Amino acid sequence: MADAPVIRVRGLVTRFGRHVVHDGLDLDVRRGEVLGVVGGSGTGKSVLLRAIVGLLRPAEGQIEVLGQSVRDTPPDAYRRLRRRWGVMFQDGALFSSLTVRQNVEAPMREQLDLPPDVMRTLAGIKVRMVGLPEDAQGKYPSELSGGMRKRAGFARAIALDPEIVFLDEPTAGLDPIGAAAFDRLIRQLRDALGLTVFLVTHDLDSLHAVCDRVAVLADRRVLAIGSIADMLDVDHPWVREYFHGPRARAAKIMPPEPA
Ligand SMILES: Nc1ncnc2c1ncn2[C@@H]1O[C@H](COP(=O)(O)OP(=O)(O)OP(=O)(O)O)[C@@H](O)[C@H]1O
Repeated sequence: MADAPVIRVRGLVTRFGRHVVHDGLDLDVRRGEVLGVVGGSGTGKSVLLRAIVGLLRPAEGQIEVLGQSVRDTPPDAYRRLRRRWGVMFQDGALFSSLTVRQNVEAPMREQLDLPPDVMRTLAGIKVRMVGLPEDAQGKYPSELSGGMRKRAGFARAIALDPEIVFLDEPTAGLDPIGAAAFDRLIRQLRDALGLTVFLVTHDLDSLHAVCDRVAVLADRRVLAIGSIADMLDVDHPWVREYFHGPRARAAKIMPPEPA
C-alpha cells in the first residue's frame, strides 16, 4: 500500500513507576516527510523516539515501523528492521575513543559483513555527504567543534543507507548560522536520499525551514498534527504561546506586529 505510514503508533502508554509520560498517544509519519516533534520540556519527545526505535518498552500500545511491529518482532527480524533506520541522539553520542571514520564504520561493523577497505570507503563518502572536510575523518570527537560533532553524528546515522532518520534536537547548542546550515543539510539529504525524518526540536527556525508537518506533544498525547499554518489555529495554551509568541514572529512563522 503506497500510502501506508512508515511509522504508526496507536494507543501508546509509557510510564516510569507512577509517572505516566504518554497515555493513549497516536501518531502517523508519512513516507518522505520531515516531521517536527515539539512540546514543552518533559512532555516525552525523546521517550517517544526511544519507544519507536525499540529502546524502551511501552506499557501498552502498538508501534509499527515500515509495516512491522517493533515490540513483537523476533530478535533477528528486529536486527534487520533496525538497519532500515538511523538515530542521532541528542548529544551526538559519538564514541570518544574512536575517530570520526571509525564512528561511522561502527554500525557497518555491527550489521554488515564487508571488507575493511569497503567500509572505509563508504564511511568516507558519508563523512563527505554531511559536509565535513576530508581531514575530519581521522579526528577524535574531542577535536571537533559542536557543529562538526553533530555532522559526524548525522554521518553515523546514515551509515547503513537508512529509510528513516531520527534526529533528537540536532540544532541544540549551535549558533544560528550553524543551526541554519544544519537545517539545510537535513533538507538536502532528505531530498537526495529520499529519507523520512523524525525530528525532535525546540527550534522554531528549524520547524519553519525543514518541516513538512509538525506534531505537538502535550497532555500526554499528540495534541495536534499538521502544517505550521494549522498550528496557528490550535486553541491550547502551550501551542498558542509557542506558535504566536515573539520567537515565532522572529522565526517568521507569524507575521510581524504592525508598527
Ligand atoms: N529512564 C527514565 N527513567 C525515569 N524517568 C524518565 C526516564 N527517561 C525519561 N524520563 C522522564 O520522562 C519524561 C519525558 O522525558 P523526555 O526526555 O522524553 O522529555 P522531552 O520532551 O524530550 O524533554 P526535553 O525537551 O527537555 O528534552 C520526563 O519527565 C523524564 O524525567
